[in-house]
Amino acid sequence: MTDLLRSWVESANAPEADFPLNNLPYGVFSSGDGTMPRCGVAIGEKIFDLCAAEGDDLVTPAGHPVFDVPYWNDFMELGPEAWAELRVRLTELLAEGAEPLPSYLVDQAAVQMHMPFRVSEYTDFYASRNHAFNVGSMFRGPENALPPNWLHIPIGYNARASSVVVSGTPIIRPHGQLKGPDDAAPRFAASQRFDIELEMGAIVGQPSEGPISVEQAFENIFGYVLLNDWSARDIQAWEYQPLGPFQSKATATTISPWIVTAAALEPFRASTPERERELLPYLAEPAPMLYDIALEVGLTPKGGRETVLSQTNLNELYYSAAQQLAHHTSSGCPMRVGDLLGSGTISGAEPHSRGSLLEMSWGGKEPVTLDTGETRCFIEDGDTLTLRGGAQGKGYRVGFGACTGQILPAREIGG
Ligand SMILES: O=C(O)/C=C/C(=O)CC(=O)CC(=O)O
Ligand SMILES: [Ca+2]
Ligand SMILES: [Mg+2]
Repeated sequence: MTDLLRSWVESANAPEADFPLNNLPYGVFSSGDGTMPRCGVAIGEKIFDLCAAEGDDLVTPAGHPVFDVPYWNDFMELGPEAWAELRVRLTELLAEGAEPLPSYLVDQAAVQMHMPFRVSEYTDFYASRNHAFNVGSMFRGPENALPPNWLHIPIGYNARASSVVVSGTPIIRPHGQLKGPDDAAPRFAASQRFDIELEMGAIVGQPSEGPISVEQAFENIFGYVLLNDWSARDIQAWEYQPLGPFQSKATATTISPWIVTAAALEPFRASTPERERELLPYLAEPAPMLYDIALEVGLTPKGGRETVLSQTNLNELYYSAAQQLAHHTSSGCPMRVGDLLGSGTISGAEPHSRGSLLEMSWGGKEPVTLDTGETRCFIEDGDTLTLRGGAQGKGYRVGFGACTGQILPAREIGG
């Protein structure tokens, strides 16, 4: 494992910093001085303004500008060679010993972050065995918990690209059709069982036509973001058979603002667990393609302080994003630059490592106690939910920043 790479940006050298020189995650920001949202790279507590740097020919990944736009799609289009070259160039420019370039730095605390890429499509998977078993037990009983296909197929559903929002966007509690098991008829009302899902989002950086191998899929993934797939459990339980989740997961999905590249995560590669059933050859992994990334969920009641509800690790997943992407293309489904793949909720085996409140409170039967003494089964209005994650290196960490959202009361529905 590599050591901390030191930078002339002092805040990047702190051992607890999310964004040391080893990381170099990509985002889109605006600085509120009338300038347009543009591309930047996080370094310590600063952002290196890539649009300005490109304007002065300090970085020139293409023959035309690609950083003066509010998304990373144009840069992703350039392909893996350009991705690697930019990383080398930025490492050189920002390293300790290089000539400091303070005029290109902006304080992260002073900017607004935007969606880092245009989401062309969004698919959500179901790759954590503990989560699938827990949810299946509650929805269908423990004997039918894990669907018969689960150990053979990375199951997913086509979700809504239009619903993906950046961290910090307020989330309005949804309305929907609700029908409890003992209700005679459904009613239309605000969800009473609104929930989070702790997930990792993988961003496809190269297009494909027709089936691709797991190895090729791994190469096509540009980077990763934390992803919270907000889920209305009462809507979900009534609507999901036989076609799967629909309105229960269409309100919003929040992603963290910084794309942590696959290159930055390279030292932290980890294997998927032992297979209980041998996978068909098209899904076999030629090398470790998961990552060792610690993850946590915090809940802050309005005006209160945060309680960490859960801690787990990405390496809990049964299928990697590369396996999911290869499977996604198996029918011939074309993939585009900016395709977003949600990993599925990540839950460990222990109660304190579960990735949703549905599991933490076991369907609302076992309330979770916050540090303030209040309890929660599901999210209440005014609560802020925050996901965090990072890979631990020797004296540094490759962090994701925060993925956060506050829940606002449901809209008034007239009539
Ligand atoms: O019907 C079920 O067993 C549950 C389905 C989901 O909750 C879909 C989903 O979003 C999966 C995930 O995030 O792991
Ligand atoms: Ca999900
Ligand atoms: Mg969603």
